[in-house]
Amino acid sequence: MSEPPLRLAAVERRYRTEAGELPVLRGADLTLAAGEIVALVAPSGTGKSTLLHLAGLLEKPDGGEVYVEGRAAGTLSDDARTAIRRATIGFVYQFHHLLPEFTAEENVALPQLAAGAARGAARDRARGLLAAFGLTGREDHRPGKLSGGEQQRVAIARALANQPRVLLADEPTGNLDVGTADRVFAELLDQVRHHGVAALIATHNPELARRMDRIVTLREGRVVEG
Ligand SMILES: Nc1ncnc2c1ncn2[C@@H]1O[C@H](COP(=O)(O)OP(=O)(O)OP(=O)(O)O)[C@@H](O)[C@H]1O
Repeated sequence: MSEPPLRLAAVERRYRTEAGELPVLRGADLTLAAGEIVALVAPSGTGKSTLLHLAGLLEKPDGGEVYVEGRAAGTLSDDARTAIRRATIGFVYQFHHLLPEFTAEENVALPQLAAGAARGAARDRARGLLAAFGLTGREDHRPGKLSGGEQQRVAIARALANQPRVLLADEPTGNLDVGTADRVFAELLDQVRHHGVAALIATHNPELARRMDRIVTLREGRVVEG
């Protein structure tokens, strides 16, 4: 059997604060199967962002291991981790973090160029993804000329640009009004399913969570079924 795209095994993370050590994750286990979409729903401050950062190889755990397609991230050099992150993982944040001086199309093309794609291929894929999010005709707009919902659609298209195996999203529609959030979220799920990407999506919205394959939560630093 092939390895799951993402597996967290007994992951620990503590922060050093003035009041002493704050243990946030205390042996968190989580496996994402290929194409599986998992909602992470937990109260504020329980470690959702921390878990996503560790899963995305943006931070290193204090204990345990993160496996990406079966490779133990802790055994890799920083360069190898970065290469795996770029090739395998897409991120969407609550705020779009698009580059303001680049157009929508360029924002989606840039990660592909950074990963070695040819210019024409990167442009074609960017245009295709933007079209899938209803943004045909907006390709040459800079983020400042797009609505909040459109900006977030571009950010999701960018996260899918390198054909990741895993999408990690932290409140991806948390900054949008309810109606827009609903539409953008539905498009996100459609595209994630269409591309067969496994996803871990943190949300405070139980209704959005119910549209995913499985719900997990964090309890005392561990992942439990929600
Ligand atoms: N760099 C850091 N240094 C110290 N403490 C931190 C750091 N990052 C996070 N924390 C603390 O760790 C805990 C978990 O934070 P985290 O951001 O992962 O929670 P969260 O569940 O994503 O919260 P929210 O839903 O409010 O975004 C919080 O108590 C937070 O204050």
